[in-house]
Amino acid sequence: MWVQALDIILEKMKASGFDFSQVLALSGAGQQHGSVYWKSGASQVLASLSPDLLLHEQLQACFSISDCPVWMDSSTTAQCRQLEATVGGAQALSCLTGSRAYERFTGNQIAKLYQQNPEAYSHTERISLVSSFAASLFLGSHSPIDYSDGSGMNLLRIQDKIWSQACLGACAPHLEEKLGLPVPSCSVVGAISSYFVQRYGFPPGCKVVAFTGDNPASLAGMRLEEGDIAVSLGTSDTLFLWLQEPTPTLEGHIFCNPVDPQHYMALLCFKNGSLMREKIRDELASSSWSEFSKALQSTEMGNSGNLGFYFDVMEITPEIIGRHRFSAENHEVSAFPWDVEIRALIEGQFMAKKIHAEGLGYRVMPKTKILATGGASHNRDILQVLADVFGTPVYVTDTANSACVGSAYRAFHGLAAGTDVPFSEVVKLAPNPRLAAAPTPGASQVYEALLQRYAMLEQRILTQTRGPPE
Ligand SMILES: Nc1ncnc2c1ncn2[C@@H]1O[C@H](COP(=O)(O)OP(=O)(O)O)[C@@H](O)[C@H]1O
Ligand SMILES: O=C(CO)[C@@H](O)[C@H](O)COP(=O)(O)O
Repeated sequence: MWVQALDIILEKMKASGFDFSQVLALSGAGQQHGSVYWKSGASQVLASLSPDLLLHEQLQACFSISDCPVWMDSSTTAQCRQLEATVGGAQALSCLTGSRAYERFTGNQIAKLYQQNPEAYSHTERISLVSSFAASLFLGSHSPIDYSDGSGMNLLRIQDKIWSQACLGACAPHLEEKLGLPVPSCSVVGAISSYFVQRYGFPPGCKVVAFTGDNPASLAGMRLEEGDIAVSLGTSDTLFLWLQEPTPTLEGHIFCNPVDPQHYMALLCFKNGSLMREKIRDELASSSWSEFSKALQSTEMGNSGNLGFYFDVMEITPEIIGRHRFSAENHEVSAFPWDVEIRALIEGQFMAKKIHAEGLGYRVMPKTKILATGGASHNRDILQVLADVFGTPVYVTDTANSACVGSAYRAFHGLAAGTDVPFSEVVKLAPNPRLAAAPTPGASQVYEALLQRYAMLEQRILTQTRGPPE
């Protein structure tokens, strides 16, 4: 499906008259953590593709499993506990790799594949992330994994940027040779393969800059500066920050920074993002975003004290499942009027982001701005709630698809000079973000008390579901 998607995009571009000969460098991004298993012999096929055929027609037989694990998979709890036990516990693993063991992280997914399908694993010559997989198609050979997306695997030592032998050994045998050596995110990994030169007319010297994860690419696309917060409202909701010094904890992730090899980024991922908003929209707002917005416009900031938690699938941050609604008196109630429900959903999602970002040590400063991106950042009423809950102005860029823009900037950076010229210098003429929502006067007072209640109720639900903290 992914290979065919690339075929379709390139064929459409060709049909529209796009001049591929002008492309001097390219890069790209893929959803983080997902993995692709190349079968033995795939590299020969990749290196000898016929320009007369589409990629998916030639690569059908190149994969040792046909369904790639993606970031939404949460079936690897047993492998997570094994990995943590091997390296001395969850905090030790976090100090080493930037995160405690998470089910979607690729090392744990690989461990599960090895345990459940050792034959497929042994027939695998190379394991790619979604990002390095896409880069491999353009290169006509296996592309290395970049440090930033590689940090989402529970395998990379984020300080010295090499695979952890202890983690590799805990996941599966011969794993290092199947992963290849990781590279700095701004590396040029090679020139485009002759397939693309002959079929589409790319110039033969067109450089392929290492592909990275969608969130790291978004950080590049938004030209995030230290002190800013990026909030991505895509399929998942994520919140990320630029960091100089990593302080890995038991919640959230530290990744190597995709544009500055000395620095890092912190990330929180919320699984019940747009899909949860869509579900409530379909149930209560006639499947219409404009009806959904009417509910946000007709209800007051703070929702008269009503608070809600909406996690139809097991949430990542924190580990809660189910819908939980509370009245202003903290009594659990079974339903809210439709418009109160919609506000409770959006306010709850943003209060969780603020509380958990503060748990990572983040503090909103007077100069702080939020940069919003992803599909739901088109919705001004949702962004208004974001500005009010954080007490911070929210900015957007001209395209909500910042991962895509970030990939273009990264290609430009690779073309310009790789690591010698700072990324900020290369993109300094890019358009500045625009103000989309400013906090409503009085918002901070309304949310100060509510945030404390939200945190207290979140703890209450956690205690009810998994017992008191140890
Ligand atoms: N006007 C809107 N209001 C709220 N959400 C929206 C709106 N338009 C699109 N979306 C949401 O954006 C999501 C897709 O975001 P996108 O950034 O493209 O996803 P991904 O992170 O998977 O690349 C959809 O699931 C949809 O619910
Ligand atoms: O798991 C994470 C981040 O850790 C997700 O953010 C994935 O990177 C994919 O997200 P979407 O683009 O599908 O929202």
